[in-house]
Amino acid sequence: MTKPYDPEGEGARMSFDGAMSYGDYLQLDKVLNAQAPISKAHDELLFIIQHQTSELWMRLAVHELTAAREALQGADMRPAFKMLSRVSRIFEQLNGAWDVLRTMTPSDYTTFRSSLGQSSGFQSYQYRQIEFILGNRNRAMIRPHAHRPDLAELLEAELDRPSLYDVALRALHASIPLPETVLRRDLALPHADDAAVVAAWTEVYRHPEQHWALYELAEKLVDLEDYFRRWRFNHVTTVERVIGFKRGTGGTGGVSYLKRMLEVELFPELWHLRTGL
Ligand code: HEM
Ligand SMILES: N[C@@H](CC(=O)c1ccccc1NC=O)C(=O)O
Repeated sequence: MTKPYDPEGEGARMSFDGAMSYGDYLQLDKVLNAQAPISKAHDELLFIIQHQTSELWMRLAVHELTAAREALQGADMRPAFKMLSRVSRIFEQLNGAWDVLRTMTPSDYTTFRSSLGQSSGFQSYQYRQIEFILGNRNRAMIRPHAHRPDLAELLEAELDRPSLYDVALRALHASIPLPETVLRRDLALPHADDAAVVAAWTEVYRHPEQHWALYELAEKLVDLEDYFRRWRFNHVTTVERVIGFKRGTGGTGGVSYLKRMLEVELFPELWHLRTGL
């Protein structure tokens, strides 16, 4: 008989009296005590954890997107590419997570849906912040946060800043001049599709070797929007599977609202240029 493995013999620390442990560093008491199902339904814990983990990944996405936007304003765009790639991977992670939630049937969900009251993902301020950073801006979406002035202000502040795409267009302008109307748009509104911007991106895609950094930036953005679209599609499909065409707890039409959001184009010219190449 071999002796059972003794971690202490190898030097593993066993006493954490007064020293920072794994759980201390990660504040696991707070994180793992933040799941409080309000019904007796078996699946409510899945529902809570699915949303809490999504919010954690969204927190990282906001962090990366904010830093990427700043990096794109500097002389060297390359550090931003790494951050944008990471955000795409975060969305891939969120997309994979739907497979777990899909194990919840309509029969399971109806056992606790009424406990949710009028709460809904529609009121996720981090999701709205991501949409605003990316450029899908609509001041009306701040209204559900009026009862939390700190969050309403955070979102309002985002509408005063250029979006990630605005910053990308300014970088494009440094090589291929764009109209003033594009560069001086009302930041609180979504960017409107513009023929001169399509022409400028077309130039980049026709001569990638001359505009390599812009070409790479464009593809990073397309990648990000691609993954984001998949998130929207997975969401609406899961919703239809679980609640059919019922109205949402947030008060929208439910699937009809989410289908409308599938039409959003974050970086329209990057998609439109492809037809003309
Ligand atoms: C069974 C699972 C789910 C159902 C039935 C569901 C249902 C809905 C519905 C009906 C809406 C429209 C707003 C309303 O409530 O009226 C909505 C919006 C939303 N949900 Fe979910 N959802 C589910 C899971 C999730 C998950 C896992 C997340 C991840 C955080 C999420 C995040 C969101 C967000 C961010 C919105 C706002 C979308 C937008 O404004 O474009 N949902 N959901
Ligand atoms: N809107 C969902 C409820 C819902 O999914 C939800 C409720 C509370 C917290 C997050 C949620 N997730 C996404 O909307 C519904 O209508 O059933």
